[in-house]
Amino acid sequence: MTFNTTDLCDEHGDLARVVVQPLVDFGARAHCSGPAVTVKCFEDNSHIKTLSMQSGEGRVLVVDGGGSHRCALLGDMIAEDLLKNGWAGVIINGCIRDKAALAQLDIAIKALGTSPRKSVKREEGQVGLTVNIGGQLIANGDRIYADEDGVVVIDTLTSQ
Ligand SMILES: O=C([O-])CC(=O)C(=O)O
Repeated sequence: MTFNTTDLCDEHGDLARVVVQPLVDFGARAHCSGPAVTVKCFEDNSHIKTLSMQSGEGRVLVVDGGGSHRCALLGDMIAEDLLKNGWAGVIINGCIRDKAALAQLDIAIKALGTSPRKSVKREEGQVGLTVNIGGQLIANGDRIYADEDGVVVIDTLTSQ
C-alpha cells in the first residue's frame, strides 16, 4: 500500500492518532504499515524473541518497553527473524543494539536509541495488551502507518 503519514493526517484529522515520541529509524526502510501486535515488557525481550520466530503476516510489532535505555530489546538476530518471517516492521519504546547490522535490513525498525547490553529473558511481559506509547493507546490489531515523518495509528473501522 502506498501512503504517507502526512497525507493520512490531512485526510483523517484527529482520527489519525500521532505517536508523539522521538523515535529513530534504524532499519534500511522507514515505511511500514499493518495491524499491530502489541507487547508490553520491561528489560525482558522474551516475548519479542518468540514472536519474531512466528509468521508476521505483514503485521507490525509494537513494543512498549517502558522507555528503558538500560538494555536493548532487539538486536540483529531478532531483526533478521522478523524480516525473514514476514513482519512489516517493529516499533519499540525502548532501545536496540547492533545498529550497523540493522541498517542493512530491509525492514522498518523504530526505537528510542541504542544500548550495547542485551535484556534478560525471563518470560516476563505480556502480549496483546493495549499499550500507551507517545500518548496514544495502541490496541492489538490497530492499524499502524509509519514513515520518515512519524507513526500514525488509525483504528480498524475508520481505516476501511
Ligand atoms: O537476543 C537478544 O536479546 C537481542 C540480540 O542481541 C539479537 O537479537 O541479536
